[in-house]
Amino acid sequence: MIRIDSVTKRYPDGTVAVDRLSLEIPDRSITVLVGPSGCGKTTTLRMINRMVEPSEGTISLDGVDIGRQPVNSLRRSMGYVIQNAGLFPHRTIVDNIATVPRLLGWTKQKARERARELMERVGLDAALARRYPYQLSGGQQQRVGVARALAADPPVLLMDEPFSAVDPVVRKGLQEELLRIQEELGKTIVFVTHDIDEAIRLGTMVAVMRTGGRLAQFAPPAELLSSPADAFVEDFLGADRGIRRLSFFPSGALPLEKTPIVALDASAEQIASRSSTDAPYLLVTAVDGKPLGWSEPGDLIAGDIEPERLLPYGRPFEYGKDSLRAALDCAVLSPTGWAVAVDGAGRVVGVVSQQTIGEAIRSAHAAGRADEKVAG
Ligand SMILES: Nc1ncnc2c1ncn2[C@@H]1O[C@H](COP(=O)(O)OP(=O)(O)OP(=O)(O)O)[C@@H](O)[C@H]1O
Repeated sequence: MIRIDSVTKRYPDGTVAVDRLSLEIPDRSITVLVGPSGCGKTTTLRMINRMVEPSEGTISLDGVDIGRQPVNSLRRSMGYVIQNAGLFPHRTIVDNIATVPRLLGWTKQKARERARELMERVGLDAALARRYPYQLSGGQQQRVGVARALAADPPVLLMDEPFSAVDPVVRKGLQEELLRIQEELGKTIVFVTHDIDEAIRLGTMVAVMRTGGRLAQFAPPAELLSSPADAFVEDFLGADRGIRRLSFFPSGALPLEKTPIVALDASAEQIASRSSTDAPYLLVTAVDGKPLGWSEPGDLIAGDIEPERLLPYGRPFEYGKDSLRAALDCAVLSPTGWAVAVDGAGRVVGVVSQQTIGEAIRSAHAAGRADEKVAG
């Protein structure tokens, strides 16, 4: 665990970049420092690996004051990733990644083997190993930066706006990759960003800082969204807090209806029996169970259902895996107001109305079960 205890950083010109900051950064999870430009995020991060020394206060790692540890061994226990990756332009990708193992005295062959292993782990094609950084896209370079930071297998990873310079699609991919790596390797990650959505997506804990280097709130993302500490945090979180918080509730507790579903090859009796439900529409599925579209019951004739005449079913949500936010989005976008739930293979497992989703949202909020992070 990294413990920041009443730390202040005053630069020689008198600027107070960080002001009496205290934080307990939990082990094996992602802690995000977020806040407006100049609020002291980078300074805080750099104090953790002693690129910047605090003016007052202490930082300890597993109970030991880092000020008393040799800088070299401290930095070796902490990978560091920055914006634009900061790769060595004249070294190949594999040698960039192998840098720290080589410094640690590994043979060239062993260091390169490790580098190739890491390329795979961060989702880089092995064919890129002999290229130079300028021959890679921005997103690929960031992956190399992450691989290089992981090379000596440090328990801590410090990341300073690592994904800020890439477009939103690539960024989402990098974020997913980081969550996967974190799950697999269980590193303690301290991540700096000015983007609150990124903070909410990645953070186990989020520290919102305000100008002047003070802590505004330190909480899990779902709690930030439900109970911002003050007007500054509320303003920084931006619009749609309620909707965004739904991302933290799983959809698996939604009661699904199975009756208003008919297969393309349904008999007249099956259509008739499905039509006597409350649902004003029936969902037609292909024979393999994948959704085709909605129809009013009276328009369906056994043996003569034309898929192209059905109403679009929109974007289904994966039951249990996607969140209540995804389910609500499906229902809102559906021409019938009903959302389609599918399994991992895309087969329909049920349908659910906007009204039922609304009830589930109310009871989830009441129970406050927002502790588990879910996709979508
Ligand atoms: N070496 C320095 N000397 C003097 N002031 C500095 C120095 N480095 C940073 N500062 C000031 O300290 C404050 C905090 O800077 P810091 O880089 O930590 O903020 P930040 O939150 O990371 O900002 P950004 O999101 O813009 O990168 C700013 O006012 C900055 O101008």
